Amino acid sequence: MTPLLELNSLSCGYDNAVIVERLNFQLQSGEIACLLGPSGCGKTTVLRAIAGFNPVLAGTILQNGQTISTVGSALPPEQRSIGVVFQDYALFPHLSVYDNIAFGLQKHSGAAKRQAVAELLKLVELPDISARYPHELSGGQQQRVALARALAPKPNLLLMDEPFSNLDTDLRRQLALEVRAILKDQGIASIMVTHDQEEAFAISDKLGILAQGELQQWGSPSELYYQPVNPLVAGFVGKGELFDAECLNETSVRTELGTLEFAEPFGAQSGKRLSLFIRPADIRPSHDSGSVMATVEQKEFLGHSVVYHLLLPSGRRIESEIFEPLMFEVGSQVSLHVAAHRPIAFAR
Ligand SMILES: Nc1ncnc2c1ncn2[C@@H]1O[C@H](COP(=O)(O)OP(=O)(O)OP(=O)(O)O)[C@@H](O)[C@H]1O
Repeated sequence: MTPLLELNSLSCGYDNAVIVERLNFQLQSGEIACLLGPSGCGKTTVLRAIAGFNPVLAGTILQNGQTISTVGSALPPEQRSIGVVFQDYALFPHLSVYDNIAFGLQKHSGAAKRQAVAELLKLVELPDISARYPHELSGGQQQRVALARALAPKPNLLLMDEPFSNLDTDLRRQLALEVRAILKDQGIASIMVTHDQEEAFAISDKLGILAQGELQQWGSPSELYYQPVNPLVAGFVGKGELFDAECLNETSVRTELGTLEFAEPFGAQSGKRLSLFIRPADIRPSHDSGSVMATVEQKEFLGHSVVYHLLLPSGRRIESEIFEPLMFEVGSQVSLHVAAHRPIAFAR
């Protein structure tokens, strides 16, 4: 199937300053993707290149198999069937909600335009506010209007740059799920830029980790979580720490956490040195005998979980997060069990 969007060895940036290089990914029709990465890594720059606002410095962008950007030639943004929602909503302050949304419906006649705006307002669950102005709306309402305006011309692809970053945590989670439902309902593909890993996991079919000027990995959220290609990706999609490990056989290793046995083999020979990435949720304190003893230095009760700050015999401090009301006192000795079924191991 021809992808809706295809980036081939794309380099993009500003005035010949290359910000992102050798970018390759494909997006199928109706798929929702997120670009996640540290501040300044070039996420917005990539969106702007896809939208046609920035030139490409090498490589190509194809939409439905047609080249829309290559070095020295680019289809104008308005001919791309790509909608854009920016972080600051960018609503026109002097236009009502109705006129903001109708702005994207220049080709519609009066009655068709009124009907389309009404349908869009219903879609974003704001049926009664068409006469209001942007300053009379909450942040969440403004964001819904911005979404309705971007959806009005029925784009094939919607680009969203940190669309929920001005909203509080509960609202952004709720709106992210609503937006996902709307995009799926309308069959519109999307690429969203975010800093927020949980939001990216909640909304996306595909996730790309952009860092150090390159796309580190592109795949489903679970692929990135369970099979990260490098420690950078592993650290971006969830908390965790690297531990030096020496393979004792196919399934066991020696580490600062003691000798660990895993259910699945590492594919590495005895004596081989690896880095293991272990998440706090995979380290479980108990009173039974475990792989190593540790001292509880602090505990944080977070409601749904408890995070223990533990001191290992090696002097290293680590965290363990458990989701049951198991209580260990600060200052007590606990033994640790590492429970990762499938180890995340990197060659050293
Ligand atoms: N108009 C511009 N001209 C030159 N350099 C720019 C311009 N806009 C951004 N940059 C630079 O490009 C790099 C990437 O910026 P970009 O906004 O794409 O990052 P980002 O990953 O979206 O960051 P954030 O998460 O903080 O929004 C930064 O070093 C930035 O300073």
